[in-house]
Amino acid sequence: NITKPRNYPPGPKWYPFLGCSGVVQSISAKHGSQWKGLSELAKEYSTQVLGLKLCGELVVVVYGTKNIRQVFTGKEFEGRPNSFFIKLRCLGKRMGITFTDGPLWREHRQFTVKHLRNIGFGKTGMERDIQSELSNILDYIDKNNDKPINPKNILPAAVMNVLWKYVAGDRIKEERLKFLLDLLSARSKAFSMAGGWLNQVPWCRYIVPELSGYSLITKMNQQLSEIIEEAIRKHKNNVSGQNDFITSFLKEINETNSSFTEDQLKTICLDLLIAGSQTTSNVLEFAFLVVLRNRALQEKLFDEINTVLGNKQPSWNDSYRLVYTSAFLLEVQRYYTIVPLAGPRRLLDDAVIDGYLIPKETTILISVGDVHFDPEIWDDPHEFKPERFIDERGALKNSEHMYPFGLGRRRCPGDSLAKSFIFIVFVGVLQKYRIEHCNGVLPSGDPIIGLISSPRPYAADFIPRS
Ligand code: HEM
Repeated sequence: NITKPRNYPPGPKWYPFLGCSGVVQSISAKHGSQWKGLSELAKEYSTQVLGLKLCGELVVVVYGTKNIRQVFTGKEFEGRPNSFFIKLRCLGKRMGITFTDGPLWREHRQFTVKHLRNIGFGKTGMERDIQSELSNILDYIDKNNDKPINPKNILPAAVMNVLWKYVAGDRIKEERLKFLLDLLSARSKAFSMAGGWLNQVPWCRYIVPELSGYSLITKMNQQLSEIIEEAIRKHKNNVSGQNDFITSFLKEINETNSSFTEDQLKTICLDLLIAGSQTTSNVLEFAFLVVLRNRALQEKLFDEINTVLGNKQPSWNDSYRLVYTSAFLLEVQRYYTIVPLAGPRRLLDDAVIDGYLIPKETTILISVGDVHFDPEIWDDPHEFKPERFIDERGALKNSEHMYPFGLGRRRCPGDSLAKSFIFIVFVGVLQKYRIEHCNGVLPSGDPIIGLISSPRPYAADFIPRS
């Protein structure tokens, strides 16, 4: 059907079968990412609500503070799509937290958040775990700083260690950890390449299973599952940690609550590992990249850290005293928005956005990235300026227009871990090392934007401060 629904938001013309997928694909390729491509289309149609049809699926992208707040907080926007792509993401079934909705999502999100908190998530215990990872990172740098270090070799593993501790209690073995990280990274690459195609033309997996990335993704899903299954098995045989999420969940299964199953447990564990690891480490990689590219900025941060903390190990409480450093980290999260297109959401009822009618079941994407660069909100949005987060009295000023973790009932449940981790590790490394570019080559500051935003791979020299 190529006729648009009545009063549907503006957007490109639709063609049989493809809708406007062709236009979206070519403009995304031209601008380097789907987020940028869609934002150019919205400009072309002078609209804050962009109406699309991608193959069979109605897709609407919302822009501007008013519209994104409406979608983030409205109950009718709380659904998640149920497409082929998403089923693949959930190991073939619709489970877990990230890609479910309705009563199952509500019950399990609540359970997860509550039990993570009970075992110390967001509390001082978590801070100690992060500080212990910081010590490991500093040890690694100390042993390896005779040559350039790629932050990718340290940061994702450190985040994963903390996440794994919450999920499974014990420390994950070195080779296991490396395998898990390689798998996650290869998997997200396969998704960026194949995800769009597989979703729009799911039957293509029968014709070109290798090319479409389908067989690669299913194989990796299998391997990921096995790692978690092994941890669950150990818990059942009582040879693993007792104060962790798997233990709480297994207890719930035994108390015969029907929606608590082992498959659901496995998927929630994957949700936490997938949603938490690359996002958090990418923010840190960007933060180190910015100071590597700007020596004066790095010295200013070091001066503050050195004056306020001296040699004391950082903790989250210090963020209130390290005003410039905290402002800097907020600016990193604005300037390099890790999730520039939040969602996807599935509309649970007909809705009106900015005067346009959006039919039930439409997929909605939320352009956080554009709000973070809106010239009506930010002075010189394309300049990197930590000062924008400091008020006239020199206090930290958090903007109501920052949405790095979303908003509303689907807001990121991992934000407290992410924020503490980013702060403690960034401050702890800068306190001890000067970060310099190596061989006279300044790495690029341009991000690669797939499903999430990442820096181009770089290595740096870490020179001890004392
Ligand atoms: C800097 C790091 C992070 C960023 C930028 C980030 C960003 C986000 C955003 C924007 C959403 C909302 C999506 C929406 O509105 O539809 C989200 C959801 C989610 N995040 Fe995070 N996140 C980060 C770290 C973490 C961590 C450390 C964890 C795990 C402990 C985590 C677990 C999740 C989960 C499970 C959801 C899905 C929630 C739901 O659908 O109800 N995230 N994240």
